[in-house]
Amino acid sequence: MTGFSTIAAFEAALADLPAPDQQAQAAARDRQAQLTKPAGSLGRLEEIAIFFAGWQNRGRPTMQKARAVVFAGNHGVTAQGVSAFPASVTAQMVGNFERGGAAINALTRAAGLDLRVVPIDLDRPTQDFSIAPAMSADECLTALSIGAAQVDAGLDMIVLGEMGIGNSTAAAALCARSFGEGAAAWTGPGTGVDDAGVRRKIDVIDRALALHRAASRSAFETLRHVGGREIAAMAGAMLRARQLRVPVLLDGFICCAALAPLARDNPAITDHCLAGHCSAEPGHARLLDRLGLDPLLSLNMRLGEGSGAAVATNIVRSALAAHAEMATFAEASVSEGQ
Ligand SMILES: O=C(O)c1ccc[n+]([C@@H]2O[C@H](COP(=O)([O-])O)[C@@H](O)[C@H]2O)c1
Ligand SMILES: Cc1cc2nc[nH]c2cc1C
Repeated sequence: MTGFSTIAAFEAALADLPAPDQQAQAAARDRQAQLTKPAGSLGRLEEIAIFFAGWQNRGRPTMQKARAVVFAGNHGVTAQGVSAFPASVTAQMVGNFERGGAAINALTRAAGLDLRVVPIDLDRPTQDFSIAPAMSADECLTALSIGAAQVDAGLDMIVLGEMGIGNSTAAAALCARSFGEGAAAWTGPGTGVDDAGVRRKIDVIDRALALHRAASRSAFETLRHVGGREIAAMAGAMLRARQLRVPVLLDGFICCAALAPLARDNPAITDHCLAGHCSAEPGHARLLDRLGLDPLLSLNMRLGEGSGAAVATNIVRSALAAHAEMATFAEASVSEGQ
């Protein structure tokens, strides 16, 4: 059973998260100390190699089977005028992904990632969450399970991305519901709405938070009330990846917002996740801080699709290449320091 067929199964999985292999981490740390460089001189690259060793259960982690999955969903909240683009762009961009013409196609090719595109019920948008819960419990469980099914045991890493016009409003609502601070702290221009558009988004989210005030703040109920199908699918993939000990490379604001409700219930959920980048969407830096994640890159990107994580994959590849291929002091007959 790969999916989450009941709320209880989802909650049990979130409550029981496996830890990284400490022996493999120790072996990788030991190897780093023997490689021909001053201790610590590869900085964050050293930590990345040790992180992957722990989750892959091997002292020399690999990056041969790496997958990117882009989930797409449509949002009823677009009826409130929250995006600079029409909702029809979600399906049009899925067509572009399938033909290979989007940024994520180029960036996954450049990063050596297999790309999968998973549109979820695009002709059935979620409910407008400012007037009703976005999804029924069954719809939310289905989306979680669609995400979980994209993760296979033995993957070296998975990159998660999304496409969904209107989903920066859902992401901000997920963050506000999970971490508080009010809608304004999490709301930004998304695809590029102006200041009046941002104020409209904040108002929509405030109304939604008030409407759903009495609902449980559990990860499941927050995803169901103010999330979306592609967002729940990313959350399901993150949790399934953890069960299978597959490391996750996170993308931008919306991708990380899928993690927010899970982290509220169990903060350890972030342990197998690396933040690929910090997006230009203003809430992302705040969210990464709340999640305790330090982004690998900050390139002023705000595209989504998994694009920032795809670029960061090249950093991960560099870290693992140095770790696996460098000579030790003994092998190279280089004198060690004190
Ligand atoms: O990844 C990000 O940080 C990011 C920031 C802003 C916008 N996006 C993308 O833009 C879409 C959401 O923006 P919007 O304005 O329609 O809510 C969705 O398809 C996301 O992939 C993504
Ligand atoms: C063109 C376009 C491409 C995207 N990719 C992710 N979100 C997007 C939003 C738009 C509008």
